[in-house]
Amino acid sequence: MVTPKQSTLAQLGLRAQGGREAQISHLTIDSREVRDGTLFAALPGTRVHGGEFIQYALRMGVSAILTDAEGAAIAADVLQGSDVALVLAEDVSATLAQTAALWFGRQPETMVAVTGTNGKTSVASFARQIWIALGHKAVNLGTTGVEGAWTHPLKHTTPDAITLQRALAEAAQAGVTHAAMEASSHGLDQRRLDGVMLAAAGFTNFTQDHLDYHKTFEAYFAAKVGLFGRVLGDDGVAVVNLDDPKGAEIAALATARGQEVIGTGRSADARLRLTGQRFDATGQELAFTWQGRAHQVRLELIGGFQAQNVLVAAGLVIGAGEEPDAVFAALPELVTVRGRMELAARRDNGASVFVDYAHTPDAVATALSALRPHIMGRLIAIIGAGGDRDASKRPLMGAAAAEHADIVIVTDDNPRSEDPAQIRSEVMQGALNHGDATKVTEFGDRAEAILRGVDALQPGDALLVCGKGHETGQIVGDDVLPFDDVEQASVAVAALEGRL
Ligand SMILES: CC(=O)N[C@H]1[C@@H](OP(=O)(O)OP(=O)(O)OC[C@H]2O[C@@H](n3ccc(=O)[nH]c3=O)[C@H](O)[C@@H]2O)O[C@H](CO)[C@@H](O)[C@@H]1O[C@H](C)C(=O)N[C@@H](C)C(=O)N[C@H](CCC(=O)O)C(=O)O
Ligand SMILES: Nc1ncnc2c1ncn2[C@@H]1O[C@H](COP(=O)(O)OP(=O)(O)OP(=O)(O)O)[C@@H](O)[C@H]1O
Ligand SMILES: N[C@H](CCC[C@H](N)C(=O)O)C(=O)O
Ligand SMILES: [Mg+2]
Repeated sequence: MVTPKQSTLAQLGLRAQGGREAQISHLTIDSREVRDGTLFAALPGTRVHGGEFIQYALRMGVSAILTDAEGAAIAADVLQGSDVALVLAEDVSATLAQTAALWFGRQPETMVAVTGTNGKTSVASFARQIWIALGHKAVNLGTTGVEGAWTHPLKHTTPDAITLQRALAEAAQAGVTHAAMEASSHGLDQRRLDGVMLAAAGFTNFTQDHLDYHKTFEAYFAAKVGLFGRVLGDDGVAVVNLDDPKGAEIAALATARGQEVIGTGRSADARLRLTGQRFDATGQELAFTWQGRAHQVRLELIGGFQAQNVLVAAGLVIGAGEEPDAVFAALPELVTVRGRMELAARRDNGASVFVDYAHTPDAVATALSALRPHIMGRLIAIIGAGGDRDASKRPLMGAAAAEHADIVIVTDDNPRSEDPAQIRSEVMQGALNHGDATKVTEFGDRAEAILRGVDALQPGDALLVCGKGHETGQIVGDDVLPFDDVEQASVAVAALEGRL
C-alpha cells in the first residue's frame, strides 16, 4: 500500500479561487467517498455532470473541490454560501490526471502505452514478456488487470486517473521498473492516462467499435489520436502499424510533433518491416528487417495478426531504450495472452482446440481466417453472443462464422438477463441465412457444445471456441457460474480419449 499523506493544494500544483489553501489527505471523483480532507474532482460525465454532487460533498465536509466552469455554475447556489477551496480548470479531467500523478508521486521509470481497436492486451503483454526476458521487473496493465512482476485486479481496461496512478505507484513501490499499458478510447477521451510519463506509444489498428459512446468514427479516431497528439511528449517514440489504413495519418502527426517514428508492418516505409510469414500447426516463421538488416524468428503464436502485434511490441521496447538484437532474441519465448488464439487442448489424433475472445462480427471473421493457414483439415467454430449487449451483432456473428468455418455450433455465451434461446435463435438466423444450413447446429449448454465440437474433430481439423477467452465465469441472470473454455476443452478431450 502507498502510505497515506497530506499535501497542500499548492504542493499539488493547484490554485484555488481567492488563493484559499486546504490540507488534502484523500482524492476522489465520487461524492459518496468524500470525508474530511478530501479533494473532490467533479468531472463532466456521460449521464450527468459531477457538479450536481458538489452539494453532497459540501455536506460531507469536503476540503477542496476541483471542477470546471460548468460544474461551478451547476453548484453556484451552494458554493456561494461556502468557504470551501474551489479550483477551476479548463480541462478538469486532464488536471485531475496530473494532480493524481503528483499525489501518488511514483510510476515505473519506463512506461509505454498502446491504443487501437484490437490487439492492445496482446501488445501490452508481449512488451512485458520481452522486458522480463531482458531481466527487467515489468508489468502489463489493462483488460486482464496488472500482470507480470506484480499483479492487481482492475475493473477497466484503462482505469480512472486515481485508480491508475495508485496502481502505478504501488507497482513502482514493489520494485517494478517497466510497464506497458492499454490506452482505451474511453480512457483517452476522459484523459484517464494524461498524467502518465511515456517513453513510447503504439498504434495497432482502427475498425468499428464503441460507437455507442463516441457516436461517430471521426470522434472515435480523434480519441485514439490523443495518445500521440497529447499524452506522448515531443521526445517520445511513436510505434505505428503502417499496414492499417490510418497508420500513415498517425505517423504524419507524430512526425509533425517531432516524435521519432518506428513504422511496423509490410509497408515499404516500415523501419521494422515484415518481409515473410509461414504458418504451421503450432506457430509461424517470421522474416523481417530492422533498418534494412534481415532477421528471422520463430513464433509459437497462432494467427497472422499476432505478427503485427509482436512487431508493435518489439518497436515499443526498442523505442523505450532496449538493444534491438536483444529484443529480437527474446521473441521466440513469447506466449499468447490467455484466451487469445490459445491452444487449449489436443486430441490424440493431433487435432487441436483453440480458445479466442472474438466477440464481434469482425473478430469472429479475423480469428477464423487467421486460424485457417495453420490447419490442413476442417475448421469448426463454436459461437454465441452475450445478453444485454448490442443485439444487432448477433446475426452478423452467425454469418461470419458460417462464412469462415466448415462446421458451426451455436451455443450460449453470457445470457445475463436475457432468454438464452432467443439470443441463440438470432445468431442461428445469421448462420442459416449464410449458405449451407447443414453445417450449422445448436446446443444451448456450452459444455455440451464444446464436447460435440471436440468429438467431431478428425486428424488435421481444428476447433475454435469463440467469445469468452480468458473469462472464468458464465453470467446467467445475476449469477456467475464457474466456466472456463480452456478447462472445458481439456475436460472434453480427456473424456473422449477415455482418460477421465
Ligand atoms: C461510459 C463511461 O466511460 N463511463 C465512465 C464515466 O461514468 P459516467 O460518465 O457515466 O458518469 P456519470 O454517472 O455521468 O457521473 C459523472 C460524474 O459524477 C460522479 N458521481 C456520480 C454519482 C454520485 O452519486 N456521485 C458522483 O460524484 C461520477 O464519479 C462521475 O465522475 O466515468 C466514471 C468515473 O470515471 C467511470 O467509472 C465510468 O465508466 C463506466 C463504469 C464504464 O463502464 N466504462 C466503460 C465503457 C469503459 O470505460 N470502457 C473502456 C474500454 C473497454 C474496451 O476497450 O472494451 C475501459 O477503458 O475499460
Ligand atoms: N492486430 C490484430 N488485428 C485484428 N484482430 C486482432 C488483432 N489482435 C487481436 N485481435 C483479435 O481481437 C481479440 C482481442 O484481442 P486483444 O485482447 O489483444 O485486444 P484489445 O484491443 O485489448 O481488446 P479490448 O477492447 O477487449 O481491450 C483477439 O481475441 C483476436 O480475435
Ligand atoms: N467485456 C465485453 C466483452 C464480453 C464478451 C462476451 N463474452 C459477452 O459476454 O458478450 C463486454 O462486456 O461486452
Ligand atoms: Mg484489452
